[in-house]
Amino acid sequence: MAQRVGLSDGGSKKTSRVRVAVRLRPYMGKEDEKGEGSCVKGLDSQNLEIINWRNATETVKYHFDAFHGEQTTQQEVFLSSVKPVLPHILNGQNASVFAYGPTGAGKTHTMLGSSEQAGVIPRAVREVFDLVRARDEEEGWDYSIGMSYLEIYNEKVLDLLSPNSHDLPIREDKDKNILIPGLTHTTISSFSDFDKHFVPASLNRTTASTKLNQRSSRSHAILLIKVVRTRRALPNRQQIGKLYLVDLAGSEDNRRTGNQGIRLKESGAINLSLFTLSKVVDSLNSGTAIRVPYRDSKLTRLLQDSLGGSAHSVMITNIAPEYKYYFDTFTALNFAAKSKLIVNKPFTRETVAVMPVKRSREGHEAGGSGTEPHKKKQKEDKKAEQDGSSPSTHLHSRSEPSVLDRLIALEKQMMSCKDKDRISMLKDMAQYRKEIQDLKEKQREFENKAKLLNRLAGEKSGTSQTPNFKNNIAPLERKQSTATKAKKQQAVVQPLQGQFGMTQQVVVVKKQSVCVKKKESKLPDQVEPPDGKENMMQDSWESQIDTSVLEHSRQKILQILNSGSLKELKGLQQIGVKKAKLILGWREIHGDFTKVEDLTKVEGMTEKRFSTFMKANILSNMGK
Ligand SMILES: Nc1ncnc2c1ncn2[C@@H]1O[C@H](COP(=O)(O)OP(=O)(O)OP(=O)(O)O)[C@@H](O)[C@H]1O
Repeated sequence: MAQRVGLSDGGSKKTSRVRVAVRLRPYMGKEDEKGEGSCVKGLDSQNLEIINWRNATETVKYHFDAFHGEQTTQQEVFLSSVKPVLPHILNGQNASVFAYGPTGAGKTHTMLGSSEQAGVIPRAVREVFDLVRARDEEEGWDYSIGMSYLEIYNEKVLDLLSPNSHDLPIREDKDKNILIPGLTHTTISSFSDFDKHFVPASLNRTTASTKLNQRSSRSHAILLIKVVRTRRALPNRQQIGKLYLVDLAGSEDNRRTGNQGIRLKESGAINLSLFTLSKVVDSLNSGTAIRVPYRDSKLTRLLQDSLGGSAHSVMITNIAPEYKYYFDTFTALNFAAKSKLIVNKPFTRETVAVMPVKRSREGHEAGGSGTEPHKKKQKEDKKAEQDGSSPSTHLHSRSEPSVLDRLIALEKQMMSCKDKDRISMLKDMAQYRKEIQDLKEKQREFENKAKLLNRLAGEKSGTSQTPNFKNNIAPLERKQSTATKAKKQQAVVQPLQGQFGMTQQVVVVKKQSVCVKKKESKLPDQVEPPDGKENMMQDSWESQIDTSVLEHSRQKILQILNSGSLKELKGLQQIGVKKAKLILGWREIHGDFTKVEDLTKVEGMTEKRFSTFMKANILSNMGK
């Protein structure tokens, strides 16, 4: 029976982490319609810088294991980033090389290349054959090399060597080896033998044209090269080393790809799995996660034994220099910077064959689908899905922010966190969550008080729906105006989109409902604006609202400014996607806003805009 053993030979107890290389694609004029030039610059063989999106006079610098600039050749990328991990697979260990990055940034070029510029895949396979040939005959081991090739398309595992196959299951044996029952596994005897199978299979990969890339990969392509070495002397000890060569589909922003229909659906699946990959990396990096969410996507499930586990992993992050890729590049770099922290613990997989080993030229991945343990596993998977413990049920929840939003949120965390600060960051987060919880409690208290006051006021005046304004007079009634000028200023204030967790029915409040009309205001506590300026108007309308309600609203806005995701920020009145991103950027650099007025420090947020923003949001909040 197969058994998992610790490092016995061919390895040491030291841990190995994911090596992260970044490769910058050459600048392409046709990708830069506005002629803006490049926004990324290599500094040396490990460092690069990118223009800061918030302030173009600043740059953000990144340090990686390797940086491959625009002039780097395919051979140089292979020698520096890939070749060093390959010997491990001859010793029964796993290795993986995967290309990550935005659509059109050069992943396929890096992994596959062209006939003139062969990429990592052909070079690595050739090298594996060379390594096996170079092994000393006297060593006493026989080697056999086999290949499988699959793609994950729309969360389906499809066999590229047998294109008519259907979605294949992913299983894990008791030794934590990932298996795909039914996947074609072909023994290959030479590089040309490999080529014979690989080239036609590559044509089966799903690609399509998007706005960003004429021939965009719509799936994650995973080539598995398996090296089995068998001891000649009885009892025929056997070690299996696996090499995964992965060309990931591009991370993409559908607003730019112009994806619709089927492309949009594909894109959803791509982004979901890349997002899960990011979560897995995040979880591994934190070092405290009880459960790494490998099962949340097929991609991470498959890469399970090459990420954070036993494998020697290399991630090549491909980026493009043109401005139109800026945010994708920024996100990819932050993801890559995070991945550098993963620590893998290599071990040698070894099996002892009870019977002399038979080797076939063509076969299937071990672990057929009908065996008892697999049935049991299937049941467990099903149960997890039913009782909601399956992560996939969470991922499809409609209340989840979009993938892009969450990536940006993750970025933000990583940007503000150095390795050594990770634990304290986690503590801060726990504390932070508690504070949010306390605020929510307070909010509920306020709501109850407000309801009570309104009910009392209603009992006195005969109405019951009056909001909690000073003097208990509904502004809707006292501020109604027919003046032309006032009408011009009228704006529909949309209620916040669930930002404050209110459960009451949402109502639309018209600005004029509570807007103070200069001349008509007769209330004693109302400050009349001397010249009608916006900021003076602000004082005036604010003065009509109960200070506790006002303060409560301001706190809520502050809370969203400090902890809201992109989507939540966009839910604020007067905040579009651009402004929301600027707020996120400000937070990344300066930390929390100490008071709502700090918002004026964000680019483009003038005093006047801030005033309008506050009014709209406070009124909207009250309208709920
Ligand atoms: N280092 C490079 N040198 C020269 N050309 C490159 C380089 N990297 C990428 N290219 C070219 O850029 C274009 C896009 O590259 P590629 O198709 O590899 O991107 P991709 O990241 O795989 O995109 P997708 O995710 O959409 O599949 C191709 O025409 C490719 O030949």
